[in-house]
Amino acid sequence: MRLASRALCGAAGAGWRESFPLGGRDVARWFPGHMAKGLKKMQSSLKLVDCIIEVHDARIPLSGRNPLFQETLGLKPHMLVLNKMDLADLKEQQKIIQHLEGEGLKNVVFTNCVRDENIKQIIPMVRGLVESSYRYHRGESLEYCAMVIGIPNVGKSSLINALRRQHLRKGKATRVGGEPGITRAVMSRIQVCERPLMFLLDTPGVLAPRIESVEMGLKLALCGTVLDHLVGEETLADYLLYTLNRHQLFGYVQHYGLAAACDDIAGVLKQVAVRLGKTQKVKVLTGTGDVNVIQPNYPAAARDFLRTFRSGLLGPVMLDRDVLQRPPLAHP
Ligand SMILES: Nc1nc2c(ncn2[C@@H]2O[C@H](COP(=O)(O)OP(=O)(O)OP(=O)(O)O)[C@@H](O)[C@H]2O)c(=O)[nH]1
Repeated sequence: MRLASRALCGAAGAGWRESFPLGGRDVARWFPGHMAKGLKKMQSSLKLVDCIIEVHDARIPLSGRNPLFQETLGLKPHMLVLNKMDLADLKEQQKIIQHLEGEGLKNVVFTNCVRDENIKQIIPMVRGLVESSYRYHRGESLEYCAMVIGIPNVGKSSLINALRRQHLRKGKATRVGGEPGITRAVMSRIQVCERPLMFLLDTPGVLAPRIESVEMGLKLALCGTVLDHLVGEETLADYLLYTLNRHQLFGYVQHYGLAAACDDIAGVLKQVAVRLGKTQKVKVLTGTGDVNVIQPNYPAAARDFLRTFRSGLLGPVMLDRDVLQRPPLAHP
């Protein structure tokens, strides 16, 4: 995708786009529907667990969760872990909690699984939920088992590893990766605590079969829940730029040493490519013969822009700011 150049460069604050052009994008193509198998396996393991720990990305606390989780696994006590809190702008944390309460979600914890923040809140909460669950009959069993579910790449495996670090002083039991789809099958039980004796089941990330809007698809993609090339790195970079400018997050200007904030992705990627030395020689056929022209490598610049954002270097962001501005739903 090459975007038409617009004359907005340098006009910081003077004309950020009011909306992102969504027309003509087929969101269904970005999210391959091969995840039903994972959900079936999870359903069949449900009888082994006392509680569901749903992990989601704190940058999109109100959107992008898979509604099928509630339908198929909703019988067990449930807690929501909003992970990657280090990457999320949580100035309106209370409002987020109110919105979630409006949806009937009362047990919410914000975590950072890289720095083990708030990890110690999880096990007591699981224990409390299980013990107060009227459906639960513990009998002679003294152990707890919870299933960790969520859409891809939100940090399910990282949470299990963080719990083991905190409670068992043990290292990795489950593989972690920067790309979605690292955990392929429902795995065996992994011990995370001795007292109380608690096991967790890691599961593969499962996205909703239908993503309700293109904008939600773009937010999910920005959080890395789908492989970037399926959406297009430059489209994603443009949505990122649109978001950063609308939220007045101009860290990218300083990070890349740009002349000014700018709402034109082609202009930004060109400067980023030149800064990073990501340029390529292209042969152009002219009337007098071949001429070598130096061109910015737009896809490489887009990849760097996305990577930098995801590592937190451009500052924390709240991608659900628009949803937060609406009044919370009243839960029946
Ligand atoms: N900044 C930040 N990164 C995190 C955090 N938790 C996990 N990550 C990173 O997010 C990426 C995905 O983590 P995983 O634990 O593999 O996620 P998953 O949900 O198990 O992924 P799938 O197996 O694809 O479903 C990795 O690069 C982790 O290092 C966090 O709290 N903060």
